[in-house]
Amino acid sequence: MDYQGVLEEVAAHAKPLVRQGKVADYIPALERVSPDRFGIALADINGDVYGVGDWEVPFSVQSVSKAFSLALVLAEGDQSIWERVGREPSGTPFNSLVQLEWEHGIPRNPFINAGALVVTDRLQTLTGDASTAMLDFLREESGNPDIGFDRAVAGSEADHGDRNAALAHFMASFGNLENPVPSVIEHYFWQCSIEMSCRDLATAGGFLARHGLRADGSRLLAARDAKRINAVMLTCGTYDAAGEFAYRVGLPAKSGVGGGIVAIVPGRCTLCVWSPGLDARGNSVAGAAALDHFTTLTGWSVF
Ligand SMILES: NC(=O)CC[C@H](N)C(=O)O
Repeated sequence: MDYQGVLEEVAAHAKPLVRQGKVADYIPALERVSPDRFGIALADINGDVYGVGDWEVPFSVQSVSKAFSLALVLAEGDQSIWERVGREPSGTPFNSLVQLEWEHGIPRNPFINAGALVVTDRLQTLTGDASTAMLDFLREESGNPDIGFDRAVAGSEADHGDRNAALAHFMASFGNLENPVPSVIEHYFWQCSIEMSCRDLATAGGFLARHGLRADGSRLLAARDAKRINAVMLTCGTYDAAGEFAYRVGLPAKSGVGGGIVAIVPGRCTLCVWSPGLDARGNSVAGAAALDHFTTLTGWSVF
């Protein structure tokens, strides 16, 4: 497969759509980013990486981090997380509160904000410093020691974090947090603020295409856990658009309001696309179009 040629064709198809989306502004520091950015990277299972456009420019990973924090908790050998978070699509926006009350403080899945807060809480218990553990993990898996936090974004999230704080307090009232709310939301904001490029994210997500193995053949996750993460990405990774995304693209994927989407072709490669303009559900417009075109051109989907 001529990966570079495919990526160039995908970029030519999707880049004209960048202005159709709207850059997230509910976290004011995210609004600084130009809507014209577009990058896409592909890391094959041998670790070779290909890319087009702004594929080496760091951006705010936001909720793409949720796939990695779940992986890190499962890599610690912790299955108890599944008693505290479900694995059903929510059908509601990523920061919605409505289901939590009648579902007794158990979030529908780990990829909406409520679920990710529970995962962060567990990671905090397991490591004593959830955000540093995540940063170290992402540096290691991407092979890029220069990855860091964006202090301005983390601060901006905290300044406008009432909704996440409300989710965390509400879950705490049901006894579904182990650590104090201020500490859980602080680590969650720092994790979301991590800056990575498409190259970094495609490389770091390689273990999900390799059934849990790192590029050097060592095992990060049980194959069963890699399968489970991919399954939850497919059904819940793009929030209340997961059905539409599976219909169009047919790959496990995790999006973030920074405009990044990581998608997995199990047994073949990991993709990351970035374009900051979002649709109404918080997914990158040009990013989803790029992945749609990629699976059309290659015929590679999980179906
Ligand atoms: N969907 C997202 O990327 C949301 C992440 C963002 N940090 C928030 O908590 O609102």
